[in-house]
Amino acid sequence: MNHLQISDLTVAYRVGGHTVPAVRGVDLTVPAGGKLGVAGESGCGKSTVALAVLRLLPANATVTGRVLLDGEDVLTMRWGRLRAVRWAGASIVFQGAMHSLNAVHRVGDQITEPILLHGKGAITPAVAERRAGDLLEQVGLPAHQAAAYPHELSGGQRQRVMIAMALACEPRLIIADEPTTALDVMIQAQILRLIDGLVTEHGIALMMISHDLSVLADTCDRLAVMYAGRVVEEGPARTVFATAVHPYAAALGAAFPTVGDPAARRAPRGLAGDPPDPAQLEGGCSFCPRCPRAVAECARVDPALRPAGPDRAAACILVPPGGPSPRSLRASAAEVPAAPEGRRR
Ligand SMILES: Nc1ncnc2c1ncn2[C@@H]1O[C@H](COP(=O)(O)OP(=O)(O)OP(=O)(O)O)[C@@H](O)[C@H]1O
Repeated sequence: MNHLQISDLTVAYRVGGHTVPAVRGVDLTVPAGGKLGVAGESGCGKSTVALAVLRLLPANATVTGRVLLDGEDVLTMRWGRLRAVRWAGASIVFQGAMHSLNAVHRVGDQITEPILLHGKGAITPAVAERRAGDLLEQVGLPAHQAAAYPHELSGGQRQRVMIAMALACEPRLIIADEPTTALDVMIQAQILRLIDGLVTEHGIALMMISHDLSVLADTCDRLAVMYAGRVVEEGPARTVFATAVHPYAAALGAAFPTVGDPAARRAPRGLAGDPPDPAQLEGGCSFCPRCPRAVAECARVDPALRPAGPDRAAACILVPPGGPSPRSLRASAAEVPAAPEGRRR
């Protein structure tokens, strides 16, 4: 059964007299215990999708579509139910834990609070405190650090506390939105391994958001690549990373060093140009102005996501329905244009 099923999700923000179409008809699925990576450059709508899943969007957002969590539509459920679902159905780990933790409360109290409010069964304060200690140990912190205030912890330790909070009510889905952005490289790897290990151990479904395709390919089973508010390619994570069929997904993959097979190693290459301003989208494929393979028709046709092989989908008129041949995939990998100096991501 699918734990999360997002269908035709559209989110537009009102800014002044304008509308910013941040997410445009997105379909995504995370099966129970599955791991979906959502990738794309800054501004493509990844966080907006995450916030929509828990109905945490700001007041200037208008949402349409369906977000089913265990078959219940989050977008239409009553507030009382939504509060319970936000902890026990799905919880979220944001980037930058310092902004998400309350500076004036001890971290232990911040973990026990949701356990007392939404935990399963009859929970006394003593039980909640013990559970908070257990959770801190699960994320690699000593239980006595429950007494610490956020400013007494390092960035990595604070992010571990956020993960403990996300686990507090035994959710069936964790959304990790760029969970390592503010951390140094060594700590990033530890936190990613921690999240991966915990969701695997507890059978929790994961939706991990990152601009880094290589991290997602390492952690997730499936990968969705977004561009200008749309999913442009979706499929098995390692396949999409290694041999993307959509020119944008291929370019994004080429912007990172390859992992694994030394024979397949290549130097990372940047992608020229910038994503479009969502408020200024024109007709045709939104990647067309940056696409090395664009033909005249691309400026006119805005392609829908369609099958591109047995287990993947892509939104590009140049991708045949059965998927491209291995030969054309190799050729297209060589086409990714280098970004001019100073514009590398
Ligand atoms: N509260 C808001 N009001 C108006 N526009 C917004 C708001 N939040 C996001 N946007 C716009 O919506 C679009 C998508 O933003 P979003 O944050 O979802 O992208 P993202 O892919 O998560 O980017 P990043 O990786 O930088 O977080 C962007 O154009 C952004 O400027």
